[in-house]
Amino acid sequence: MRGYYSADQVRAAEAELFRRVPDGDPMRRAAHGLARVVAGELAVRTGGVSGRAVTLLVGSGDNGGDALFAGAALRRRGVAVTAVLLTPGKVHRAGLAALRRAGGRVAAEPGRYDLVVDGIVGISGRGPLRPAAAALVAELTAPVVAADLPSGVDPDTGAVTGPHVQAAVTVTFGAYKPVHVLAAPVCGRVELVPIGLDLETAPAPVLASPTPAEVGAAWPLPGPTDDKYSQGVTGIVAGSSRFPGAAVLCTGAAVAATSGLVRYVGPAVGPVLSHRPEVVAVERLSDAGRAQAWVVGPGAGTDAAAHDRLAELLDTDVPVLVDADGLTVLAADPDLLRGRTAPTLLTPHAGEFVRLTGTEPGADRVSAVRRAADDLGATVLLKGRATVIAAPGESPVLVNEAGSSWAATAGSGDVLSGLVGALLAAGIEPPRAAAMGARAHALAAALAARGDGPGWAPIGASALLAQVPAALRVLWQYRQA
Ligand SMILES: NC(=O)C1=CN([C@@H]2O[C@H](COP(=O)(O)OP(=O)(O)OC[C@H]3O[C@@H](n4cnc5c(N)ncnc54)[C@H](O)[C@@H]3O)[C@@H](O)[C@H]2O)[C@@H](O)CC1
Ligand SMILES: [K+]
Repeated sequence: MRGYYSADQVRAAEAELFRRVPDGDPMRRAAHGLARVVAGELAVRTGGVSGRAVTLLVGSGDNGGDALFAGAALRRRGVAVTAVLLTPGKVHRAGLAALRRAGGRVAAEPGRYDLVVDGIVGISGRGPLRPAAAALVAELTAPVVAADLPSGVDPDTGAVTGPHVQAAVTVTFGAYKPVHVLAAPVCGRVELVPIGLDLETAPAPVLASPTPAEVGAAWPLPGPTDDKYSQGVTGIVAGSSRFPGAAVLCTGAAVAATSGLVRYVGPAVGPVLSHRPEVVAVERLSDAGRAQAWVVGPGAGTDAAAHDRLAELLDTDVPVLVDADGLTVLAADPDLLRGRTAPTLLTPHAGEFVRLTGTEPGADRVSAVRRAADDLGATVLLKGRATVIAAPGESPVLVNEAGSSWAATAGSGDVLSGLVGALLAAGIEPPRAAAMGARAHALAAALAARGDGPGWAPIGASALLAQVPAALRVLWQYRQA
């Protein structure tokens, strides 16, 4: 797992570090790491380092100190460095002295530059950029390397509520923080510079992502003694005469995800079988046979019959994933979850989340999902560029950053629920199944958009589904690596 640590957790780990190492040592390491990344960016982007120009945007705290010490290190490599002090009366003194000693200059305007270092605020930053910084940032004409995090973005929630820095690269010090995954598109490439923090003995991170290698290693593959039943039977209740496509996509994903058997229940038997003849498809739940997990809801309608089917399945002792129309039914009758002891996984998008909980996910999506999971007594997966997954009372919350937005297309959620449903049927716990499914889904979307040639093109959910095997092969390669 890659862990993401809150600002408070990082401060606590820093306090412990200060007791072990000489004064100023952590900042020196941070600044040297930052200077190394900036020099690398200069080399890649301009073909050299010496003779190039960098502007530092310097705020009032230690984040400004990082930028100033990094500026001094860059001066020693022949870079022309200009510092713009946003609060000249309050600046990291030792950092400013070091920059001056190295021949850096202080100016009111950025001047000429090839690259910008954002040292406005770090983990103590709150809210958007203030007007003076916002005006400067709006006029920038070169890429920005952010120290620790892009200023103006909330460190713990990744919320962007106003003017902020858009970074090409973010150099984080000591640990990844929630901003780096929740606002990944604003951070650009993220590089971690170790500063000696002891995270092994620190409390669990607030957020975590399974790595591709972990997803690959945990993905269920048929073993020497397996048969179609032993790998888990996935049951799918989806589709309607109006929305047969949801049934086709959801069952298709379950078939692609694992080698177990897939059962389908609903009115779209014909379309399902014409796309996936291997599915055992029936119209009525009473004819369906047993499954080790059920997916209920994609395109399945919200009428009384849909309610009764959901009620019957939630009354069983197998894991149930409720999605789409199933969530609308559940929102209208939350008592359906009462008394249930088997695992339940709810997979809302933002609108369904509002229906279920009565509140918007808001700027702090992680806290919102954690609350929803506790209140509903179910694992909740909130869809988005960063998919957030919380199980009741469990830490850390899991997150999957898709790395692209190609999956933002109609029917893509039906594919996700089929994938995750098959993992539940294989016996994987809901939060991990959700995170694994989200990772494979995002990868399949990117592979579909990439195609065989150069460039990218928009995709539909069918194209995403078609790339699920390729995505699983990529994850399998990580498992071997
Ligand atoms: N403590 C240490 O030893 C280390 C600290 N490091 C750096 O120190 C940073 C934290 O430094 P600080 O705690 O001094 O604080 P910051 O530099 O993050 O912020 C400075 C101050 O800016 C003000 N501020 C808050 N929001 C603002 C906004 N929206 N616009 C303008 N000003 C705002 C606040 O008064 C805040 O205290 C880390 O992010 C990291 O960059 C690194 O050098 C690693 C080692
Ligand atoms: K910053």
